[in-house]
Amino acid sequence: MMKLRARVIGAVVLGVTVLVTWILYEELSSGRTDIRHHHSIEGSMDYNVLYGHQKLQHQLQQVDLKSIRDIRNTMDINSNSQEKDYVTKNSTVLFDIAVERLLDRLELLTSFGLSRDLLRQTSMVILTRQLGGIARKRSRRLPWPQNYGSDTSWTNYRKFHHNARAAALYDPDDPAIDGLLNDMATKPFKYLEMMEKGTELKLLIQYFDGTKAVFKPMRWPRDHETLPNHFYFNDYERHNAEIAAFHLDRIFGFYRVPPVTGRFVNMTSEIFMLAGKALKKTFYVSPIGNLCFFGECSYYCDSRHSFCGVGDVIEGSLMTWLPEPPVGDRDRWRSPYRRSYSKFRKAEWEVDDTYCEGLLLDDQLLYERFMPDLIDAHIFDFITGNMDRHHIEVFLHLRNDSCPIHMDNGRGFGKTKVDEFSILAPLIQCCRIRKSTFLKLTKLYVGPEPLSELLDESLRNDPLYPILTSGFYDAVDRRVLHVLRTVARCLTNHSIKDVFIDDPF
Ligand SMILES: Nc1ncnc2c1ncn2[C@@H]1O[C@H](COP(=O)(O)OP(=O)(O)OP(=O)(O)O)[C@@H](O)[C@H]1O
Ligand SMILES: [Mn+2]
Repeated sequence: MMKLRARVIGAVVLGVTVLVTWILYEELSSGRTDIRHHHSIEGSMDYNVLYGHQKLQHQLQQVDLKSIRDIRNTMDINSNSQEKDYVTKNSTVLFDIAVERLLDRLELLTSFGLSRDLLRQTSMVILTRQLGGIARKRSRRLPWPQNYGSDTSWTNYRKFHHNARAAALYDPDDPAIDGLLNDMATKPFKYLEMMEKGTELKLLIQYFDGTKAVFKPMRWPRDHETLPNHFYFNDYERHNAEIAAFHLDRIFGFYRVPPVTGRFVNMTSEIFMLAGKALKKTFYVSPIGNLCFFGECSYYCDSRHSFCGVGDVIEGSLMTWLPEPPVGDRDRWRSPYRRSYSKFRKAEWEVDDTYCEGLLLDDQLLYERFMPDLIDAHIFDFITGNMDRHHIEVFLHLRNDSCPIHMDNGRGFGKTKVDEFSILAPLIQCCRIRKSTFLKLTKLYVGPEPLSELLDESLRNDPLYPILTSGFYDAVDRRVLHVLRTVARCLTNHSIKDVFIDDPF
């Protein structure tokens, strides 16, 4: 009897939830609150409108957080998940009416080839091997000299370089990649030097077998969130963001982030002893007895920007070094969606909603995969929360076929509660998305495992696990849904043919 009553109450709650969601959705999709307007609105500096925009952000969050949660749990489909670990227990499966309608529509269109049932039954691993797999395997390698033949005695590092291809930095099933992660995490360092490039302290590490990696030491504890009044360009990098970004990229089947592992490093024996004179001089003991250093460079190297260990152990991320020039030469494109890097100036895309239309017409600027890659990059950055993608780097010798290489991910995972919609500007304004990317997002949406669970499973392999605080698990699932909602919104005034890019990747 009690059970029956609980069920009836459950059903009523579910009904009301769906109704409220639907009403809110109708509200939101009635042009007035179209998110596409918000860039020009912000540019006009009209505080009433600005306030309206904040309200919209707020409403969007409300819809996702309250009314659409957990439909599947309510329906008892996930009942065996209780036995699993903490993420599963805390994670919520999100559900959204606008997205459901879009998927209904696409499922009816047989030529699109979408089936939610099939997606559910296919694991993300299988799906990502299928989508774009042939194009990745067929794409070119770097122009290695003839005598640089592959050899089983090679180091994992050398294999990684040799096997890198235009359409993917590595093959997810290449055992050399896990080997390389393990090498970087465990083998002794031989040399190290300060890296000159960039605005954050980084060390270039060399191992005895010739492997090289970029070490970014930990600056913040995991639960330090970006300060709300800080501009994105004042934010510091996070070593754990570099690690999480590598795993996220691999789960998505992009393979555009060079392999990254975490490592506990002994500051005395593994950094100080190997450091040059100038770097050695910057080591000191803090008032609470921890060993610290601030590096040797012109403008950010002082004791206010120190890196301190716990005792003399510091955590950090190690990212595999890419092939050297001339074979590994890279081109650096200025991103058309780069930010202004000024408190006082807006970028063009922030004030002009038709910005993308101009871009798409400009065939001088673009080669075929440029826009789909840029939009993928921004979807990826939206999920991590990284606002700092100012350049797109590609291999010079693989130009026009080369995927972008996503090296600088340290400014992601700074805020658990804020979803930064401006990162999605290329998708919002261009209303285009690679079909494979859309299918992968849809897979994460229909489950059974949400992205948070796959991410947690993958991060468990890192020596520094836990890498992310639990707030980010909710955030990544919520952001997957936001991307799909944005696509659904695109479909209200663009055709299916225009929105989905059906390329081989
Ligand atoms: N793994 C790597 N292999 C080869 N080159 C690298 C690697 N990591 C970084 N670099 C080079 O160093 C540059 C700076 O690196 P990164 O962007 O991570 O540092 P940063 O201090 O955050 O820089 P910025 O302030 O410009 O964002 C990169 O653009 C790239 O050219
Ligand atoms: Mn950076």
